Amino acid sequence: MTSEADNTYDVVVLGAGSTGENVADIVVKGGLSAVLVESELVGGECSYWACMPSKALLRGTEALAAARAVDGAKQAVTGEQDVAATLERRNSFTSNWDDVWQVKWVEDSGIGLLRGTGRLDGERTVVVTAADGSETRLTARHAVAVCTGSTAAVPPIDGLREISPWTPREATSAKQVPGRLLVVGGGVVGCEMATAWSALGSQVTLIELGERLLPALEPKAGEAVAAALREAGVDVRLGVGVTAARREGDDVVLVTGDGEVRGDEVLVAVGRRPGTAAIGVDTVGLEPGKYLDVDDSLQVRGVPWLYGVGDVNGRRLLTHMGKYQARQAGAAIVARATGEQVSLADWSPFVATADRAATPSVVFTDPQVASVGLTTMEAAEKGLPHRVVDIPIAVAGSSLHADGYTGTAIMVVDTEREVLLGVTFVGPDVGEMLQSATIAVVGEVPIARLWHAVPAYPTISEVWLRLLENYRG
Ligand SMILES: Cc1cc2nc3c(=O)[nH]c(=O)nc-3n(C[C@H](O)[C@H](O)[C@H](O)COP(=O)(O)OP(=O)(O)OC[C@H]3O[C@@H](n4cnc5c(N)ncnc54)[C@H](O)[C@@H]3O)c2cc1C
Ligand SMILES: NC(=O)c1ccc[n+]([C@@H]2O[C@H](COP(=O)([O-])OP(=O)(O)OC[C@H]3O[C@@H](n4cnc5c(N)ncnc54)[C@H](O)[C@@H]3O)[C@@H](O)[C@H]2O)c1
Repeated sequence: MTSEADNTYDVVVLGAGSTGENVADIVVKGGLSAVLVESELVGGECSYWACMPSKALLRGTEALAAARAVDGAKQAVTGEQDVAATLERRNSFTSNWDDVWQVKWVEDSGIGLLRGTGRLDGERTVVVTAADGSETRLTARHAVAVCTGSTAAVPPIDGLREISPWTPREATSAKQVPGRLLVVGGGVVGCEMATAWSALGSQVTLIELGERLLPALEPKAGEAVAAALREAGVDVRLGVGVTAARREGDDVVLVTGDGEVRGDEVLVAVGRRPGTAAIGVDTVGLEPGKYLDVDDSLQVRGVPWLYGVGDVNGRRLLTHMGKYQARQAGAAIVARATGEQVSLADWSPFVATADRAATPSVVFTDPQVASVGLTTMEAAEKGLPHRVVDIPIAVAGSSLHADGYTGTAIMVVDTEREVLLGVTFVGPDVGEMLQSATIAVVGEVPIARLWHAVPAYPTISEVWLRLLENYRG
C-alpha cells in the first residue's frame, strides 16, 4: 500500500473496478493523492466476470461464423470449435482470476491500495475492514468517490434462491459446458450467454418475460437475434414468466406460464442491483440499496464531497461509460480541489453528457447489435421532432464481407436541427462501424455536412450513403 502517514488522502475511491481505477488515475495525474479500497479483485466485474470473459467465450464462434460465411474460406473449416481451448483462452483473458497485473498497474501509477470491505462513516470518512477483522479509518481531504458497481438481481420467484442459480458470474466463469442451460432474462446478458453456451454445445432454453428480446433496443434488433438464436437451436420463449423453481435429483426445474422446463443449470440474468446496500450511505443521509442520485459531474446531490461513478449511479451500466464518467468526475474533483470553476453545461470537460445523448453499446450476439444515442421509441417518448430511416444493409461492401449478408441500419434524425439523434446497426461485425455513428451524434454533424463524409468502397460503411439518400428522398 502506498500510504500517507495519517491515512488521510485527497481522494478515497471505494471500489477498484474499471471505474474506480480510472477515477484514481485521473486525480493522481491531476496532482492529488488517492487510495483505492477493494474487497475482491482489483479490476472488478468487467475484467473477471463480465466483458472480458463473455467476449472471449463468444469470439471463437464469431470467427468461425465469419469464415463459414465466405465461400472458398468455408471449405477450410473442417472441424468444430475446440471447447477446451476456448475455455482456456477465456481463462487467460481473466488472468486466471488473478489481479497481480492490475495491482502492479495501481502501484506503478502512484495510487494507494487498501484491500478490505469499505463503508462510509460520516463526512469524508471511510472505514475499511480487512480479512483479518482489523479496521483502518481513512479520511478524504476533498472527495470520496463511490465506485462499488452493481450485483446481479435475483427476482423473488418461489424456490429460485434455494436452487443456487447461476448469476452472470458463474455463466462467464464456468469450467464446463452444461448439457442443458435454462436462461431467465432475454436482455443483453441473457442473449449473449445463450449465444455463447449454445455454440459451445449446451441445449439452451431462453425465457423472457417481455414480448421481445433486448427490449431496450430497436425492435428489429431483438427480432433478428431471436430468429438467429432459434436457427442455432435455442428454444426462445417470449412473454413467459417463471413462477417457481426447484431441484429434482440433478435437474433444475422451472415452472413457467408455458409449462415446466428442465435443465442442468439455470442462469438468472434479469438486470442489476446497485452496490449501495452495505456501504454506510445511511451515515451521510442517503438510503441504502438505491442507485446514487448524481448530477452530470457525478457529484451526489446534496452531499458535495461525495461522488457516485459507474454502475453504482444507474445512469449507464457499461464499462466504457463508467470509465468516461470517471474521466469527467476525476476532472471535476481536481478542479474543485484547486478552486477552479466547474461548468455543468452540456459537453463541458466536467460532465457526462454522453450518458444522456450519445451512449454507444455493442451486443455481441450473432448478428451483432451496435447502437448509439436515442432509439425510435426514446425520440418519440421525448416528443422530439424526428424522422426514422430504416433500411436493409445491402451494399457492395456487405455482399463481399459475407455471402448472404443480411442486416439493418436505422437512423433517427432530428428534423428541426437536421442532426442525428441515434443510429442502430444490426448485422455481422457491425460493432466496428459504431464509432462513426458515435462521432456523428456527439458532434451533432449536420446532415448537409455528413454528405461529405464519403464511405470507402467497398465497405459495409457504404450503408451511410444509403441512409442519407433515403433521408433526402
Ligand atoms: C455478463 C456481463 C457482461 C458484460 N459485458 C459488457 C461489455 O461487453 N461491455 C461493456 O461495456 N459492459 C459490459 N458489462 C457491464 C460492465 O461489466 C459494468 O458496467 C462494469 O463492470 C461496471 O464497472 P464499475 O467499476 O462501475 O463496477 P464493478 O466492476 O462492479 O466494480 C465495483 C468494485 O467495487 C468493489 N466493491 C464493492 N463494494 C465494496 C466495498 N464495500 N468495499 C470495497 N470494495 C467494494 C467490487 O469488489 C468491485 O471490484 C457486462 C456486464 C455483465 C454482467
Ligand atoms: N455487450 C455489452 O455491452 C453488455 C453485455 C452484458 C451486459 N451489459 C450491461 O449489463 C446490464 C445488465 O444486463 P442484464 O441482461 O442483466 O439486464 P437487462 O436489463 O439488459 O435485461 C434484463 C432482461 O430480463 C427480463 N426480465 C426481467 N425480469 C424477468 C423475469 N422474471 N423473467 C424473465 N425475464 C425477465 C427483462 O424484460 C429484460 O429483457 C445491461 O443493461 C448492460 O448495460 C452490457
